Amino acid sequence: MAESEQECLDTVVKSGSVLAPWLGVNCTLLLKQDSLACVYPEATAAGSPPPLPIFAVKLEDVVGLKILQDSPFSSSPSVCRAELCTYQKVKRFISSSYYRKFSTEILEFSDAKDFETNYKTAKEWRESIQLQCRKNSRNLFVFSPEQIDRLEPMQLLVIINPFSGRKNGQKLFQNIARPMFDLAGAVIVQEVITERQGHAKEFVETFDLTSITGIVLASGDGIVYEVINGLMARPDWEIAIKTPIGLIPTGSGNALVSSLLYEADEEVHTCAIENAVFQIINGGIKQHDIASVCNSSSHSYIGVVIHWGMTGIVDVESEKLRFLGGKLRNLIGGLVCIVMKRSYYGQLSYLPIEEDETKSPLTEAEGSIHSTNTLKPTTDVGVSDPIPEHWKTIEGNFVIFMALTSSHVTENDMMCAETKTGSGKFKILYTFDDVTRGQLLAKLSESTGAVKIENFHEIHTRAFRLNPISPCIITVDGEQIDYGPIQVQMHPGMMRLYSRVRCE
Ligand SMILES: Nc1ncnc2c1ncn2[C@@H]1O[C@H](COP(=O)(O)OP(=O)(O)OP(=O)(O)O)[C@@H](O)[C@H]1O
Repeated sequence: MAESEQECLDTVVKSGSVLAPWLGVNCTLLLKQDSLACVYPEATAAGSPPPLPIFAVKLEDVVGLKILQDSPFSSSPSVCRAELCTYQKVKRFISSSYYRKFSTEILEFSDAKDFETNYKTAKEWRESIQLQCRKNSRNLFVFSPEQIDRLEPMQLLVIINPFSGRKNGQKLFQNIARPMFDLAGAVIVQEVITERQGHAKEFVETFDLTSITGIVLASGDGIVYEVINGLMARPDWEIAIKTPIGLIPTGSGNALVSSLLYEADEEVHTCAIENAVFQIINGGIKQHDIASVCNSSSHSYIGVVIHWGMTGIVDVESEKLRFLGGKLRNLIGGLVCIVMKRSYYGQLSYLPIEEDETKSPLTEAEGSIHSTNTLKPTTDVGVSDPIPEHWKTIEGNFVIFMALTSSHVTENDMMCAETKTGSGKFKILYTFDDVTRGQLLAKLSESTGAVKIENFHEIHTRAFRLNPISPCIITVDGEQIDYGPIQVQMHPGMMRLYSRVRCE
């Protein structure tokens, strides 16, 4: 880091006196641009060497300052006690990996003789810390080109699917997520509990989006699909679809949020809910793609994955095993399908990516919020149009077909480690019937998403037609659609997601 940059980060934004009760000494609380430290007061005197902190935390790891109004354990009734809550990375003992751990530092504000003034000082500190965290998230984590003003506290619409996953989404949100949002100063403007399929879509179609800065979904991928389609169904879809969306994994698959956590180098399997909330309250905003899916009777938008063949069946049939939870449900469904190993005849025609890069109009920044294009995006080629000459076609007996927009298909299945959200293209992963059960099993049990397994083929594309000739289930973002040919096209960077992916 350049010296001037370091100096800038070292700039003190605010300082004040606090009592560190465990030491029983008055010390100085120093809020710097990227950290918060508590130091002995003599260490901050002019000419003294750099202060050795009693504690120091990076602001990127801070959740917030919790003020304990009753101060039951503080040394005097006038003292206002507060807890600085952090969620810091800790290295695992044996492996080289990290996990996050909550911890607190107790501080007492005691300069004034009355509790009210000390309470006011603590509140001012809480706001200064929150503001500096929000400023920092712009610099540390990705932001879309047209970023919203993150200096305002978050105003969130929260949609909870009580039916998702093990049907405990409401409890998980209230017990884990809500206290973190409160600590970070995020305001929950409205909380909606979905009552039926389609409710989330209908709700966001008419909700006043000007009253919020983002939408949080405590659900699986099905509600992500509903919300994307609800936003795109609005007359103001062009602005509506730019509303940042935060994802909390309370579903069974949780593919999109697992991909986001993985990209941000956060744990996917342990404390996924805490990590996902932390992405929202102390992260940035990144672009993600949506894609049009057209068949003979409908047009919808997706943001996660399309399945046909074996994985489509697992998606739908394992619904009956919902009581087992996501991991077991998908594992049993997958194993049954591997034993049966059915194949389905069909054709896949796609726009080769090298053609696309030179000719395609899709490279236009369709994601721009200031775009003057008021026509809703759809596929350039209709589902019953002839296949364009420069497209390629393959056909055969498919066992697996999946079109991915991100690395994971469920939280336990990372299909392609290098497939990133917002890449502007699909990764199509498929196998024909020459794939062996051993190879299918190897893919199912491979958790890094990086091992290349024979007979698994990959295509990168932004537009394709799937013509499934033998009948088999097709799912889009986990929802089954009418069987028949589908025409699919990517719309790069149209939606936005809260994320802690670091700035390059
Ligand atoms: N109150 C409700 N009762 C029944 N179904 C509901 C209710 N609210 C929403 N749904 C439907 O539940 C379905 C599944 O939702 P969701 O995707 O959130 O969970 P999941 O299937 O457990 O997770 P994933 O899609 O990640 O596997 C969606 O089709 C949604 O429309």
